Amino acid sequence: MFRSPKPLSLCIPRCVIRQHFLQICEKYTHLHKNRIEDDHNGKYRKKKENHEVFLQLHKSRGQHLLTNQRVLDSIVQKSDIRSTDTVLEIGPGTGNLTLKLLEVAKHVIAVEIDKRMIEILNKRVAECGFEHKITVINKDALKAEFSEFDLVVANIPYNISSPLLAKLLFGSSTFRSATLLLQKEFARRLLANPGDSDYNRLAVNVKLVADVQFVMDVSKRDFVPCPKVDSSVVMIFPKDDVPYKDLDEWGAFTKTCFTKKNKTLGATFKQKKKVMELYKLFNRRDLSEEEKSADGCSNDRCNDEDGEVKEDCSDEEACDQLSGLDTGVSNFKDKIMAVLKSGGFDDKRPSKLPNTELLKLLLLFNQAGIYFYDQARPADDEFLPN
Ligand SMILES: C[S@@+](CC[C@H](N)C(=O)[O-])C[C@H]1O[C@@H](n2cnc3c(N)ncnc32)[C@H](O)[C@@H]1O
Repeated sequence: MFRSPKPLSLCIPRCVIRQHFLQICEKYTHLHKNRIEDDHNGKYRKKKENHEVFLQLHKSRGQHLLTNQRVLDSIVQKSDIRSTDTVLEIGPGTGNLTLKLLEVAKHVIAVEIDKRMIEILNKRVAECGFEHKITVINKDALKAEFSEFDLVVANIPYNISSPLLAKLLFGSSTFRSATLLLQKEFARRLLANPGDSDYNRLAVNVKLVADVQFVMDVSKRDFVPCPKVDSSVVMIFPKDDVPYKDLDEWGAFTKTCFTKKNKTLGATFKQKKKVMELYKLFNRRDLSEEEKSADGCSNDRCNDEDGEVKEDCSDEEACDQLSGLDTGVSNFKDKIMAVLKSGGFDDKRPSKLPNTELLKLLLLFNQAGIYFYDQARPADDEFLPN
């Protein structure tokens, strides 16, 4: 018998829940011996003759299973899978999408963190006779090494969207495209263009290395259990030719620009703290003394006897005083402003600038010996913000 708990019954008709679990069970158990119940708190209970097995879906692991067959078919169809392709699927869960991928792909690599899911997945795959076409890896996808693959197709756990995207796009893998089911709001931010209210550093950083296309929206009612948010499918196509290769430098630059994305760049780069930060980096960089003095930016005040920049220079109050006294700092600030003016960027706002313009500005800075990435610090682990 079905007892639908309140939260579920609000969004999924009982028959959908029943249908989904019947689908799973049809594939790997003797349905006539089983009864399936859903319980409170997202617990799904499969009663066998003399014992019970619980499958509790963990929200913390993003365990929302996609059950709408039409949506699953569309995802597979839009992914443009060739019969020679190896497909990487992150988070196969109980295999709803996996089985469809196995029908069309040459091979599927499925990376799943939850052993219980893998148990069900393996049974369903075996039942369909696809064992020879799948490699199942029981690991955290963020830590697993991926062997070669042609495409990614996945309904991923939403809580790892950013780091997973970063791993796929900025790691060593090469692939044709990634078709991903994402939280709708995250997908919108990924797709945002200059001038859109949700245009942001995530979109800017991803668009440096890939093109992103909207595929379709998916209702929360198409999942079991029903999540709080709607979803969207996007396709991401890595670019063959990335226009700026130093990703750490690009990431540090866009972080500076988008901290206050609606401020003019002139205002952002006039901030004393920012000037001092860049000045320190400028001094640490491997510029010849002639180059520095030609710029009028040699710094006696901020450097100690060993030529190291004094730590207290990062303190805004100290920098206030310094900027009044130190011609090196003040010349450096003028140098920044001159770069901005030379490209007509001083009164522009990052929220309205496409990547081509941001890239132009970064190249102008670099040509002037101004860099953003501090090699002495660990790389920004939020290269793709949530
Ligand atoms: C949204 S569900 C998708 C399940 C299935 N693909 C579907 O569409 O029905 C996400 C799956 O990813 C798994 N998962 C969560 N975190 C993971 C991680 N870090 N690495 C690999 N799999 C993970 C969950 O256990 C769950 O099975």
